[in-house]
Amino acid sequence: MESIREASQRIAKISAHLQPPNSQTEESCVLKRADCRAKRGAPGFKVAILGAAGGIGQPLAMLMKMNPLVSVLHLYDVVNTPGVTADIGHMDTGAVVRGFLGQPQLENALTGMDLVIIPAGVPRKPGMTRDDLFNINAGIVRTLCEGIAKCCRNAIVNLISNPVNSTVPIAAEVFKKAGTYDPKRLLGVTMLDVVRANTFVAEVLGLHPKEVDVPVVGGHAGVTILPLLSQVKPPSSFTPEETEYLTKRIQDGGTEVVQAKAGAGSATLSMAYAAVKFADACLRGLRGDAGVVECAFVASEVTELPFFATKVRLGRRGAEEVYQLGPLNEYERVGLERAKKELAESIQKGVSFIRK
Ligand SMILES: NC(=O)C1=CN([C@@H]2O[C@H](COP(=O)(O)OP(=O)(O)OC[C@H]3O[C@@H](n4cnc5c(N)ncnc54)[C@H](O)[C@@H]3O)[C@@H](O)[C@H]2O)C=CC1
Ligand SMILES: O=C([O-])CC(=O)C(=O)O
Repeated sequence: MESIREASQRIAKISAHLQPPNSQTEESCVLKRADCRAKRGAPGFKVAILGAAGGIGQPLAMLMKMNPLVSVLHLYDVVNTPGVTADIGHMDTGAVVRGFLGQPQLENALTGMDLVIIPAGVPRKPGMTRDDLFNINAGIVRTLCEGIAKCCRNAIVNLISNPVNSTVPIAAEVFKKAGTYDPKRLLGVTMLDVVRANTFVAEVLGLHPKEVDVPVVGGHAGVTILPLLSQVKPPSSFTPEETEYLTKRIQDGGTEVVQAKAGAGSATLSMAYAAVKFADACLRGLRGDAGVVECAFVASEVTELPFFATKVRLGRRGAEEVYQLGPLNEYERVGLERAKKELAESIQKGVSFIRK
């Protein structure tokens, strides 16, 4: 029988040859991952996060690693993915995690993906609008979407990078240019507005946020964020003061966090939570679950604008049905006109960035 000493020498020998399981180190392993007796081909979806080492990317990667619908998780960024990948890769949940660093590895990160989540780009500092991020983030989103068009044209894309009201039209134009555009598969993530609206409305009504459903339509910046308090579930009435307070607080939720962080970025943890809630809904839709409905900023015919956020039904092909606004009260009708004016400019700015 093997003595304890012999056993520990044997284990030390194996450990010395085992490297962290990421794509940068596998070549140098003596015991390659291919030689391990790991279970292969687990059912589930392949998900890539672009911008995975950032403030949103890291907690988002952690939460996606915990999602049982995910079998493979690719983490791409221009910095720090080896560390994030090694760290998250040790979690004893099902998804296999692989890291990809820098532009030369973008194509490998994207090949074969079912869902691509994009939180890459710079965040706001106090005093900035989301539109102030356009100059840097527009180019980042363009490059990443060119990669998607080339390597995983059928993937569902969840776009988080701001300004969402312009980055979604940018992505659409990139895909059109590449001949791969499917409007159903491109979704701007406005879930954080819904998460905030549910929280703040629940506070006012004295309910648990899980019991509350607030549709938030329009876009994802200031007055373009339009909560429809007249359609809150459970049916509720609000005084004019409550309506004004809730609408403003939901519209300014992002700025509230930017100011509280005082130069250290914008919402990351609540955004990662919201992104996972939305990604999970997309994956349930892909799986064929019935009745998966969430708000998102998508190609739309609900208004005269080419993109608009409303409730959408998520299915195997993405946003399979885009729901109408439903009846609005006078306060919401005025808000809608203001939202559409700003949205039209932001959409046009995104379109012109690619067409110019
Ligand atoms: N849609 C929404 O509701 C929200 C959107 N955001 C937006 O999400 C974006 C990211 O925010 P944070 O994670 O806080 O920023 P961050 O600066 O902490 O992280 C961004 C990450 O993107 C990476 N990155 C930069 N260029 C890249 C490229 N070409 N390819 C891949 N990765 C690249 C950076 O290296 C960094 O790790 C910002 O634009 C922010 O405004 C933030 C909160 C809510
Ligand atoms: O406010 C920002 O810059 C980030 C964001 O989009 C949000 O928190 O809603």
